[in-house]
Amino acid sequence: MTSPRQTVTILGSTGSIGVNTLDVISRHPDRYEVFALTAATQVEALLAQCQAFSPRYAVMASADHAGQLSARVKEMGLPVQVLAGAQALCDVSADPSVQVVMAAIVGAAGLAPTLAAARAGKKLLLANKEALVVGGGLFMDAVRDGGGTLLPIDSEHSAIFQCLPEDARHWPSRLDHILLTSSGGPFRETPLSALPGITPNQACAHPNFVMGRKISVDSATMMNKALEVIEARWLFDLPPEKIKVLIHPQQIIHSMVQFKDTSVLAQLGTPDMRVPIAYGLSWPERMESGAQPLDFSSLVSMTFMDPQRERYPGLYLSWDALLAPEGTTTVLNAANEVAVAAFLEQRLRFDQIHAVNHATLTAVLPSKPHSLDELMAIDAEARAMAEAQVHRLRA
Ligand SMILES: NC(=O)C1=CN([C@@H]2O[C@H](COP(=O)(O)OP(=O)(O)OC[C@H]3O[C@@H](n4cnc5c(N)ncnc54)[C@H](OP(=O)(O)O)[C@@H]3O)[C@@H](O)[C@H]2O)C=CC1
Ligand SMILES: CC(=O)[C@@H](O)[C@H](O)COP(=O)(O)O
Ligand SMILES: [Mn+2]
Repeated sequence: MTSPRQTVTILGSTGSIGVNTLDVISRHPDRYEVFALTAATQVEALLAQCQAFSPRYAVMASADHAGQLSARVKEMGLPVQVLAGAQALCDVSADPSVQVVMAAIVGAAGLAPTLAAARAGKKLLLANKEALVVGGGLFMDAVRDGGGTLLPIDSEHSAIFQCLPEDARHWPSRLDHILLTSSGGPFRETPLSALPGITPNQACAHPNFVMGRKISVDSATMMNKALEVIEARWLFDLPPEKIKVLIHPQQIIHSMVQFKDTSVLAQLGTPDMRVPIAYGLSWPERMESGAQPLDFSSLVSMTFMDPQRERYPGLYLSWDALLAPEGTTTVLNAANEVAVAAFLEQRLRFDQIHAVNHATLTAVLPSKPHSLDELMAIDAEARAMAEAQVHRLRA
């Protein structure tokens, strides 16, 4: 007897992770069927995905975009129900018919539907690192109480997960520390004096991955790695001092674990997000991802270096924020989202992203949040302060 296919909701299906997820799913039509797809602005892209994957639901973040999609769906005679808004995103994440949720909305906007999936006990594939940076302990409580499975999709965290013993109870006694690797971004060798003149398109030209614009800017400042340090703290229940960062420009090693006897395990592969996505979907099994295998004989070199504080000051905010009361990582994430948006809109210089983040962390000093409402209040206060900092720097 063949087993029934797993039903999947993809939050953020029109983005880089969403498109890669659908690519992997299209290779395994016998194993997965799409239950719901969601997007914010790209109506035609979501329409094309509905045609190709026949989901039961398509959700747009706003009523206006949902209206446009609805009209196009009717024109094409597609049997998909179009929904709109924040509650609909949560509904298609928690629906009893859904088994797997890929959380691939960018930013804190993804927190509520990702939490809904966690609370409903889904197999939750987490790409949206900001949701965990914002939610922290409350997010992990929701995963535990929901009784589902949380699997990392971020390439570094998938690598670490693959290197750790399968039984998480053995992690604390065996592990010494983890090493998150980073490309160092497109400005690894750019003179520091040139950083104020960096344009959004230059910042979004990541050396190894084609990604959304927000994460691409984060990679250029290494704030992406700062968020990943915080993400690792929660995913692997590690104290901040056991999380280290190393620049590895080729991104062949996706991260490493050093054990108590100094032995190091690393996960390697070509830089292609379809590998961690396929692993998350098929875990604990393995299946074809579509990625090219590594060709060791043509690998020229693998190099490593420490990240320099003067080039990447934002990276070091992560450890500071983790040592402060828990809502501090919510403040850092909110400030960074505001600063990156301002940079992409050319209202802030590249080198001023750090200034906004640092000033916001200094001004907003939260105490540990005990509910989602308290978290959202911290997020709102930090966003207002960060916007004020953007205005101050422009003046
Ligand atoms: N790209 C990558 O390789 C990696 C990404 N990640 C993480 O995965 C997440 C997604 O990244 P990526 O795919 O690059 O981002 P993209 O910007 O490419 O895609 C974001 C997706 O979220 C949707 N979206 C944006 N804003 C909202 C909103 N307010 N409400 C609902 N939906 C929204 C977008 O819709 P629309 O396009 O229709 O506007 C799009 O589908 C991020 O958290 C990132 O850090 C982690 C590791 C690697
Ligand atoms: C593919 C992925 O997981 C990204 O987070 C990627 O690692 C970005 O690379 P850097 O942030 O190290 O440049
Ligand atoms: Mn990553």
